[in-house]
Amino acid sequence: MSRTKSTPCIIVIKLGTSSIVHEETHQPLLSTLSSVVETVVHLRKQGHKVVLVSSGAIGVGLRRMNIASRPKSLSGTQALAAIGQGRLIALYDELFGHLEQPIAQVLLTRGDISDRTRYLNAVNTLNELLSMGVIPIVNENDTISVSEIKFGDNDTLSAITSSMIHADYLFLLTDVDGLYTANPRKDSKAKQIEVVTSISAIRSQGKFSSSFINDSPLTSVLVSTTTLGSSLGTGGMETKIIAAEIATGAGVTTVITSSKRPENIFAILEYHDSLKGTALISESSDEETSIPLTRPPHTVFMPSLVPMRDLKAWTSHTLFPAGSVVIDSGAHRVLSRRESGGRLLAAGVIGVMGAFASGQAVRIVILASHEETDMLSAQPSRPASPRRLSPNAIGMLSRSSSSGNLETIKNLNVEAAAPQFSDHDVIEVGRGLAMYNYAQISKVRGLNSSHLAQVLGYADSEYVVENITIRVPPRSTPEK
Ligand SMILES: N[C@@H](CCC(=O)OP(=O)(O)O)C(=O)O
Repeated sequence: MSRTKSTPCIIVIKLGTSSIVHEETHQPLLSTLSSVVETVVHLRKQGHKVVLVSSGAIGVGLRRMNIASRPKSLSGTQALAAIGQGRLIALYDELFGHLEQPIAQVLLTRGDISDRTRYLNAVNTLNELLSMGVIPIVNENDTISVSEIKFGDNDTLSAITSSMIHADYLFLLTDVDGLYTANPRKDSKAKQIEVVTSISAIRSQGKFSSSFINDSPLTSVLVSTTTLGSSLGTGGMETKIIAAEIATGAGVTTVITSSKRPENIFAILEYHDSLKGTALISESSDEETSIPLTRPPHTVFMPSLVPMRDLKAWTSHTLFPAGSVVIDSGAHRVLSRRESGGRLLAAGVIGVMGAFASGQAVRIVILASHEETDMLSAQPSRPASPRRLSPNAIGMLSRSSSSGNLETIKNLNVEAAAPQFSDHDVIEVGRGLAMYNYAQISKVRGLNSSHLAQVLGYADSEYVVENITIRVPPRSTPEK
């Protein structure tokens, strides 16, 4: 096992179901788990702080009850997760115990951390565990998770966890060693994508277009998202890319690599340290070594140079949006500039959708003609493409972190939307925190902020929505 030393940092490692239990027998994959445990303990010894996000509760529960496949019912799945989670954590405790490494179980739902105080409590607990030298093992609290409060998949949970603790790295360990141009199991010409510098992706029929640098010029390629996903887990390559989008947006370098060789994490850290020009110290000697090294197989997603502030990241990825605020194209342009501070004036509001209270998260949406929607979808620099949703799917959007969701306006209750927009699409372009409730914002839409106090009887803020993150910029505005 290569164990050269890299700069101490905070690392989140996510292990999916397919790396924890056998897909058919559901027996625990002990050799993989042991290697992961050994790797984590050695990382700790090198001075890194490590959080493990582990799936597997349902898989272990299936094995315990001798049930062949994941039940269809929610309560059946929740019961199996309750059975499996205890055994899973007991197994980790046993394996880590042999190396005298204390662990802690942290079970979260989106509902838990959508309250700011509880979110900060979870952050404090994780940080306290890390400073005590403990390995927190995080999973979704499946037993009480229903769709409204679910992360949905542990890729997303691991990205949110890494954003919560301001991790340096998120490692998504899985059954392939990176992102490929095609399914490497089916296509011998499939090439690994080494570096993703911007997740400006167009999802269509299982393909993902991404701008990336593979040593040289910026190129655009089609990337296969169909290489992953087991019958037990809920994730796949798409959820990994969504997770990478969340984590890199929060400043976390995100890596996809194989769970069969977790020890590659040492070489990957060392490799990226060397690119940053950090001196490396070999474990066996005190001599400084120069540039490595062969590149271990992995795909790295480079972090945003301007990471989202904690409050913005929390608003954008953790909260369940209670409704939507429809803005005009001028406001969309202004909000896409960093100088806007992510604050929306009433003058830029066309209308509201759904009922929300002040302090709740809202979607920021624009209205676009079908033609404009198509152009926006084809925009190469935008972070995610609009997706058409079923009429009632709008309430489910927070399960996915991807913005750019799309709906035909006639299917929605768009209060205050003018009739000329009746054949327009509604596109989610960002999220923010409402400063007033839906009725108040509807009343002051289009007004100058100096009128707020007069119309509402008070004006706590001159802005109607704050902490806005725009993830789909207008077509002609270059990304900043
Ligand atoms: N929380 C669930 C796993 C959900 C999940 O995302 O699984 P996976 O796609 O294998 O990472 C469990 O422990 O079984």
